[in-house]
Amino acid sequence: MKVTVVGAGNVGATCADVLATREIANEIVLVDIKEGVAQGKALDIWQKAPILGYDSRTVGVTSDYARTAGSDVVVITSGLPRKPGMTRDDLISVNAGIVKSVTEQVVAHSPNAIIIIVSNPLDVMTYQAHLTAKLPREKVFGMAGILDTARYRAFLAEALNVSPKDIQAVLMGGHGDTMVPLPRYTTVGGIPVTELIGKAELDAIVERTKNGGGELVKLMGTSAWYAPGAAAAQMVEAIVRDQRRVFPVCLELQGEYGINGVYLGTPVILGKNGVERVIELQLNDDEKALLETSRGHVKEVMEALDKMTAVA
Ligand SMILES: NC(=O)c1ccc[n+]([C@@H]2O[C@H](COP(=O)([O-])OP(=O)(O)OC[C@H]3O[C@@H](n4cnc5c(N)ncnc54)[C@H](O)[C@@H]3O)[C@@H](O)[C@H]2O)c1
Ligand SMILES: O=C(O)C[C@H](O)C(=O)O
Repeated sequence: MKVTVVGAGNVGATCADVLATREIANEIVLVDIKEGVAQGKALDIWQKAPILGYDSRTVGVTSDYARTAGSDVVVITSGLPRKPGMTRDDLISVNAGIVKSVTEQVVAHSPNAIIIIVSNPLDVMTYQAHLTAKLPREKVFGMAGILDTARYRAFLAEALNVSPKDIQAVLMGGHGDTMVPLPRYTTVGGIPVTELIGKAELDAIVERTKNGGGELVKLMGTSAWYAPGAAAAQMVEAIVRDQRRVFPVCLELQGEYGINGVYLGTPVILGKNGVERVIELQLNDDEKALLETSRGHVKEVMEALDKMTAVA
């Protein structure tokens, strides 16, 4: 299996490192527009192989897409991260152009690849890539839900003093303040979380999760990379190993939840064909209202992108 990761910055390099260390792909190509960055990081990851004992081969190139030809999966992380005081949506004008040009190159060289978008603002960059790639939604989708769910699970594990492995959860909606955590679907070793934690504490964890990206931006001056890189690698693993994992991913809703043509997170089954099935949850009225707010916000940013594209 061959996997390309575009953008060898914090998230892209971490993703490539997890893919190599866990031998998720035989060949990993890192691409970055900055001369030397992808080559250097790929070489460093390869030189770690004898120490940790893996044989996945990592190579780096500067926008030489011929080297990516025939990739089975491509992860797009290229683009600016936000700085303190910015929202993800502030990145739209610069990152839309980057995601568009990268997607064109990716599809030209790997027409059968499954494409995973990571660049922000995630839901609208997934829209941009899907428009550009002209592939079915099952093959072009975005990573955010695994990250947001991981944050929620980590906060809950800390509060309950249990292993994060035993917390199962799902989140929906856009990747931002309007994301829709679903405590009703959260369990701890099979036990509904509401039996183990009070409402006020759970509400505070939900709130912290919604602002989880911003919390890290404030601490570090740039956005997170360890969990995001690992989350993207976990999606790649589900595809290349045909694991049929159930994960929340961002894709174009086509009638699910009564929503059409808006890019939002929902649980899906991920396997060798990409999205094997979209799972439509039966939401209650409160959850539907939260999803509607999220839909409205993402739709607004999609329209902003449409306007920018029309002017350009
Ligand atoms: N979806 C998520 O949950 C999630 C999580 C974390 C970060 N992100 C987003 O991922 C993106 C990358 O974050 P980061 O922290 O790795 O940033 P970074 O600045 O460390 O890395 C981005 C890399 O992209 C490269 N790049 C820019 N234009 C390119 C092009 N045309 N072709 C190839 N490479 C190009 C840059 O040279 C840089 O090395 C940001 O937009 C960030 O907001 C999303
Ligand atoms: O917060 C960001 O800007 C990056 C990413 O979307 C995250 O949630 O960590």
